[in-house]
Amino acid sequence: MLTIKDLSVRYPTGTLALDGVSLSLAAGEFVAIVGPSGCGKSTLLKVAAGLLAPTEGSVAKTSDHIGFVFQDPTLLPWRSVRKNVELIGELRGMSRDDRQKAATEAIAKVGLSDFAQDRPSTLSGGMRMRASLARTLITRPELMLFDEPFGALDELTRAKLCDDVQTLFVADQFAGLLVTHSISEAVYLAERVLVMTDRPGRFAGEVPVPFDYPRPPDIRYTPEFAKTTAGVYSLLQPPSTSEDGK
Ligand SMILES: Nc1ncnc2c1ncn2[C@@H]1O[C@H](COP(=O)(O)OP(=O)(O)OP(=O)(O)O)[C@@H](O)[C@H]1O
Repeated sequence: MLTIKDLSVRYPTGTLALDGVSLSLAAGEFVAIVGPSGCGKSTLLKVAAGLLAPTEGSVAKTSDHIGFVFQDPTLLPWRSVRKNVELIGELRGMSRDDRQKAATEAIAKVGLSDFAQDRPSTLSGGMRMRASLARTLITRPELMLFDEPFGALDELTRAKLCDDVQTLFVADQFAGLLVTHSISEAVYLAERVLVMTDRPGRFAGEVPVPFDYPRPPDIRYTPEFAKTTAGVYSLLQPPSTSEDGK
C-alpha cells in the first residue's frame, strides 16, 4: 500500500527533519509511529500523504484513496455535520445521490445519525472528531493517515474514539498509519509499533503487537499488553553510556 525508501526531508529553513527513513505498509495493515516531540513524525505523514515532497528518497503508493485525520477536526462552522461530511464528496465530483448515501452511511458508522443536522459548535470535542472521521470515510479510503488525532481530547473520550477507529478498521479494512504520543494507544490499535529517534528522525526499532482484532478495551490491563508497551518504552529511551564511555 505504501513504500517509503531512504526518505530524508530538509525544510527550507535548513532543519533536517528526517534522515534515511524506510517504511512499508501492507494493504489492510495498521502501523503506529511513536517518537520524541519534534522528531519528524508529522513530516513523515505529510510526505506519505503527498503534501510534502521528499528531499531525498522515494514514496510509492498503490492507491490514491487516502484519508487524513488531524488533531484539529477542521469542520466548517456554517455547515451541518451532514454537509461537512458531504464536502469531500462534493470536491471529488461525486453525484448528489451518491454523496448523500455515502454521508448517511459514514455518519451512522461513527454514531452521529441523531446529530447529522447540527452545526459543529453544538457538538462536544469527541463528536466533532467523529464528524471529522465520517468526512474522511465518505470516499472509502484504502489508506488512512492519523496525525495525533485524539491528542486534544480527555482520556475517556480518547479511549472511546480508539475503540471506534478499531471498529471502523475491522469493518472497512483500510490500511492505517497512526502517529501518536500515547504508547498505549499505539499498542491498542496497531499490529506493530515503529519507534523513532530524536530529530533527525530515523527508526530506532519496531515492536510487534501480539493481539488479534477485534481487541477488547480491557486488553489494556493484561500483563501481555504491559509487556508490549514496556518494549516500546525501552526503545524510546536513549542508550545509556557509562562514565568511562564503555
Ligand atoms: N514547515 C516547516 N518549516 C521548517 N521546519 C519545520 C516545518 N515543519 C516542521 N519543522 C521542523 O521539523 C522538525 C520535525 O517536525 P514534525 O512536526 O514533523 O515533528 P513531530 O515529531 O511531528 O513533532 P510533535 O510530536 O511535537 O508533533 C521539527 O524540528 C520542526 O520544528
